[in-house]
Amino acid sequence: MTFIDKLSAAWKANNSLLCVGLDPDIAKFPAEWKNQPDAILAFCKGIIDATADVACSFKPQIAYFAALRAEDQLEEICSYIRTRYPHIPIVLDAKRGDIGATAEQYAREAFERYGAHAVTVSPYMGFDSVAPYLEWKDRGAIVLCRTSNAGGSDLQFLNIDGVPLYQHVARLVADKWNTNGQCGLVVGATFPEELAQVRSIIGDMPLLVPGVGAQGGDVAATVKSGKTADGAGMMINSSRAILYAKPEDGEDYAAAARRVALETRDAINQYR
Ligand SMILES: O=C(O)c1cc(=O)[nH]c(=O)n1[C@@H]1O[C@H](COP(=O)(O)O)[C@@H](O)[C@H]1O
Repeated sequence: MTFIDKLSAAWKANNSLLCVGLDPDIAKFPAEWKNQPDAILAFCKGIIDATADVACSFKPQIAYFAALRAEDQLEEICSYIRTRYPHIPIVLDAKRGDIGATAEQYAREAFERYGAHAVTVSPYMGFDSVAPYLEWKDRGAIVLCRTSNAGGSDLQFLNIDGVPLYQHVARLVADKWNTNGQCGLVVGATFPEELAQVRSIIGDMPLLVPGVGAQGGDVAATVKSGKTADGAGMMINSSRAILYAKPEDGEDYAAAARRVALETRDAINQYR
């Protein structure tokens, strides 16, 4: 099954466009986890079990693991998702962007070592730097387009021939790079107008849309701007707002995460 097929099935099975971001920051873990070996693994498993029926994808951010030499725990987490929740795609957020020969190794790392179904990549070294990911025909390459951060404007809004750079990226990926239907784009929920522009350029290509929750993106505007005609087409990511949700009424961290994930999924569904 290809990444896109798996994602389409997960949108339907869980009636969800919510991508649960796995950005495990030990400093924010509940106190009892702090000195526990493999705390990252245990914490993430708790989140995964609590949200797997309300998510359309999981997005581990590799830096949170690599910084603590916890790549082995990331491997186990990916394996855990593939085994327990085989219908939920894993998007490895690595934002890779090196040249071809090096990109081949990054592709192996994402797809072989971690068994991810898709990986985030930067377009700025051009097609030959993205092509190695596309060699993995059943996997996805999600290309940065209009990122959620304010500084994304420094380059992505540069005007080239009357069109902002991010729109050139959207057109290039849709018209030239996506020959096997395995690409997606990243557009931040913090920029709904740009999200609508991108959707009008790319047809039904899937979008990874981070920026709701902790970054304050507007759910209604995001869904209305980015959805496809059938009310899908997006993985709307929230990480910190779910992972570190404040427990209420005796909840543990996983129950709190589930409550916020459900609320977010349902808020998104109101506007599909
Ligand atoms: O590619 C990404 O996932 C990404 C792109 C982008 O434009 N903005 C963005 O925030 N992200 C990632 O999405 C997650 C957002 O986390 P929260 O702000 O905690 O919801 C982080 O893992 C970011 O690295």
